[in-house]
Amino acid sequence: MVFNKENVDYSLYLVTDSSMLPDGTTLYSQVKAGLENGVTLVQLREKDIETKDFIREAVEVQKLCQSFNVPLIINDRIDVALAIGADGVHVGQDDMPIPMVRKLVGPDMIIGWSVGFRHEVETLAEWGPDMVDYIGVGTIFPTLTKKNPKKAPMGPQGAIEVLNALEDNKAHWCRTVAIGGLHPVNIERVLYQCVSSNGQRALDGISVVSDIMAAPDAAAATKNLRHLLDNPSYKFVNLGLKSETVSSETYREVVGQVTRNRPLVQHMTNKVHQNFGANVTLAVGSSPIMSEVKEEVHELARIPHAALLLNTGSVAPLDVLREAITAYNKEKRPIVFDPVGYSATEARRLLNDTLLSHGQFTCIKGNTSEILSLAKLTTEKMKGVDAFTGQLDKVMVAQATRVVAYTYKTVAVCTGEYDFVADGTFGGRYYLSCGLGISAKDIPCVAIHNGSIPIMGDITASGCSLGSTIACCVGGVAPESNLFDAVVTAVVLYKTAGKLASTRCQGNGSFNVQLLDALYQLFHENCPATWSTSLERLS
Ligand SMILES: Nc1ncnc2c1ncn2[C@@H]1O[C@H](COP(=O)(O)OP(=O)(O)OP(=O)(O)O)[C@@H](O)[C@H]1O
Ligand SMILES: Cc1ncsc1CCO
Ligand SMILES: [Mg+2]
Repeated sequence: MVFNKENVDYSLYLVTDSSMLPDGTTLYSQVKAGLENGVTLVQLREKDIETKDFIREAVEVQKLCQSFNVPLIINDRIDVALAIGADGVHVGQDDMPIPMVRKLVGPDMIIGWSVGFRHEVETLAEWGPDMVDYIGVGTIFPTLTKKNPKKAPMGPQGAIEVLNALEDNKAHWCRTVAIGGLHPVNIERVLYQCVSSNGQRALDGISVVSDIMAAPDAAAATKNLRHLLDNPSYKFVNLGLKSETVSSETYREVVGQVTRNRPLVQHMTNKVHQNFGANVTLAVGSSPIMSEVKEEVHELARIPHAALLLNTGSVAPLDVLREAITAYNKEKRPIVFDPVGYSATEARRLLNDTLLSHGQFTCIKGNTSEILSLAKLTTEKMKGVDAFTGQLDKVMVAQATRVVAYTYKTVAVCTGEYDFVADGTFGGRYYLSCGLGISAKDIPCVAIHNGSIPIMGDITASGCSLGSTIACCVGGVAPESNLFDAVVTAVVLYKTAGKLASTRCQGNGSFNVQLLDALYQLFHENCPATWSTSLERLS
């Protein structure tokens, strides 16, 4: 055995599949191209093959791996691994129990295990450091290589749960590779999002099958994957430089850019909100388009300064919503996500979770019920789309906002008498293995307040329209601007407009009209009448 198990590089783990080789290539030639261009670990996986042929192939691949100083792992066949003296074995949940595998292969061989759930991590932790060396965390996304998947795809949030379980159970020895449906379009996002909540652990690597095995040019494909791992900065949208203080200068700058650039804000939103949202968008100097048409999302996303408001209050078909997320992520244009009624019903939770795992969001905005349940700080069901009505602890709501920002690596907004805005974007940086170092409770968060304005909660879709306003601001600012500043500006101006409107209205009918007028005034005159809205930086 040439390898010290502690020093294995898990960053780019190639799992073979000889059923998908393009014409003119062989398993050997594809693995070789991978090794020449940055694959750090190889797993031989052959499902329908005679033992004699498997051994012959394994010996050939083993020689190849040895010449690159890369460990070879054998899938499932412990006998084959022992027979050829492979560097490790990988087993699934339905294969031989791990303690028996360890007994057979001895202390030095690498053992990998497929893991998808917290309880499996707990078992592994109980066994201690001498059993499992690494886990394949998955399946992350749907994949064609698993014909009959037993588990639903877990998404990045499921992988975060597994990382959290490793931290909670102090399984520090155990390395992790994400597996399942990982491709260049989503790898950066997965690496960026998948950090344990304490900030101490990120994925150690990713595992790919088809991107190399089925590639007509496996060398170029591997180089491309290697590039994503070696340049860990996810430019999902322009993140800009963080300004040290958000001030009325910042607000004026953002408003000036929005009204000059007049962003097109595509709304996929509920029927209740559509008309008011379009008027709010116009009031803040932007152009609304209400469209739920799959065929045009890509074209719209390519328009300079386009932004998407995705509000799940009443919904377009799932495939339309997913295509929209794909389009705006591809064009690196911002998406504001409003998970309306997130915990009202199981169906809503599932729909929102499905969408949240499908892409990267610039901002996630919700009311107190939505944010507390997204942060898993309450299990109480929402009453429809209403905000939480009980007594709320400011510290807890701020923490929930931070957890949501951190988990989804986004700017999170929680509305109410106090609006909280937390920045979990980390400038798009990500790290393999070691995490970000800081946890959710340490990320920047501000509280925005202008006294109690209960009438703001007494008109329908006022939260949804804050979503429109945020989308206008993140869409309208120049590429070098900071998104957190743009979101904070939207929230501050919206609160200011609410305050002005509340002093000018006679009831919730005229409040609607006054809110539009006040927004119009603030954005068009860009000389805010009253900056009584306060912004407090939380420690
Ligand atoms: N008591 C309050 N005092 C001050 N501002 C409030 C108050 N309640 C709500 N707001 C403001 O009203 C807007 C909507 O917040 P709310 O939490 O009611 O959203 P929501 O429940 O998502 O609304 P909807 O679902 O009707 O669109 C936010 O801008 C928020 O700051
Ligand atoms: C009332 C209502 N129902 C679904 S969405 C919506 C708008 C406020 O969220
Ligand atoms: Mg809402």
